[in-house]
Amino acid sequence: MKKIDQWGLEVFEVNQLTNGRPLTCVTYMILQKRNFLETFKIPVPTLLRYIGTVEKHYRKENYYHNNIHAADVAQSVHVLLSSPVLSSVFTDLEILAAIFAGAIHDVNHPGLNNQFLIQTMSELAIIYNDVSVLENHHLAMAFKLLQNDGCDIFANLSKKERQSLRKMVIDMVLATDMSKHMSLLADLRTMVEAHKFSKGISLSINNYSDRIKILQCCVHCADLSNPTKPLHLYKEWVKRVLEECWCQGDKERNLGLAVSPMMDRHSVSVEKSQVGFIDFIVQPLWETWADLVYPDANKILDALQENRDYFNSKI
Ligand SMILES: CC(=O)CCCOc1nc(Oc2ccc3c(c2)CO[B-]3(O)O)c(Cl)cc1C#N
Ligand SMILES: [Mg+2]
Ligand SMILES: [Zn+2]
Repeated sequence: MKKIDQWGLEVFEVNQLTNGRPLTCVTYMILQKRNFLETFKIPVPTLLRYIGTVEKHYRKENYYHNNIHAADVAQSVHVLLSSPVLSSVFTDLEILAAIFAGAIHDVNHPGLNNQFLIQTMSELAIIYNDVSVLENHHLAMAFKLLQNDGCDIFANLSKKERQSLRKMVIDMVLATDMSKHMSLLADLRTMVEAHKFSKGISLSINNYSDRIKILQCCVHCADLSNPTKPLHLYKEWVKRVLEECWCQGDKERNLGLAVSPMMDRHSVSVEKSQVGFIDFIVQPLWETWADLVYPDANKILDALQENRDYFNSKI
C-alpha cells in the first residue's frame, strides 16, 4: 500500500501479482489512498467494473502500449501530484481528472503510431481526419465505456463537476500527442520563468489555462517517465517499446512504406535512440518540470542523468 506513493513502483511485479490486472489494482489503491471513493461517492463495484473494462480494452498483445504502461502512467501522475510544492495547488476534482487521464490515456492503442495510421488511411485516421488520431480514439473509447451498465464511476458528481472533469481529461489526453510536445514545453517554460519572479510565493494559479497547462505537463511527464525510473525498469520498457516499434517497421516494410528510423530492427542503434530521445525530448521536459516543483524532482533528474550516461557508455 505504501509503495503506491513511491517513484519506481515495481509495476511488472504488480502485473504478476494481480494476474495481469495492474491497472485495476493501482487505480483502486490510489483512489482509496486519496479517499476519493468517499469524496466522489464512487461505489467500489462500479469502479472495479469500469476500470476492469478499461483494462480489458488495452491490448495485451502490445509489448509496450498495454495495461502495464497505463498503470505505470496513472501511478506516476499520482506521485507527481503529491509533490509538496503542488500540495495546495490543485483541487480533488483536478487530481481525480489527472489520475483518470493517466489510466485511460492509451486505451485500445493498436501498437501503431499516428503517422502509420494516417499513411495507411486507416479507419481511425478517417474518423478523426488525421488529427491526433490515437489520442482522440483513447478518449472516445474511455468515455464510451463509462456508459456501459454499472460503469459510471462519476454518477454521483454534480453536473458541473462532470463537465469540468470531462473537459480537463480531454485536454490532458490530447496533450499526450507528441506533435504537441514542443508547444506544451514552451508554455511550461514561460510559466516557470514568470513564477520565478514571484519569489517563492507558493504556486498560485487562478486561471484555467495555466492550471490545465501544468496538469497536461504532469500527464505528459508521466507518459515519458520511463527514462527517469530505476535502470532495470527503464531497460524493460526500452526492450518493449523497441519490440513494438519493430513490429510496426516490419509492417511498413511489407507494405513498401518508408520504414521510420527507430522502427527498423535492422538498422536502429538502441543506445543511440535512447540517448537522442533523452537529450532532445525527455531531459528538456523533465528539467522544466523539476524547475517548477524545485527541489521535489531533483532525485528524478539525477536518475535520468545516470540512465542517460549508462546508455551513452554503451554506444
Ligand atoms: C523507453 C521509453 O522511454 C519509451 C517511451 C516511448 O518511446 C518513444 N515515444 C515517443 O513518442 C511517444 C511518447 C508517448 C506515447 C506515444 C509516443 C504513443 O503513446 B504514448 O502516449 O505512450 C517518441 Cl517521439 C520516441 C520514443 C523513444 N524512444
Ligand atoms: Mg498515447
Ligand atoms: Zn502512453
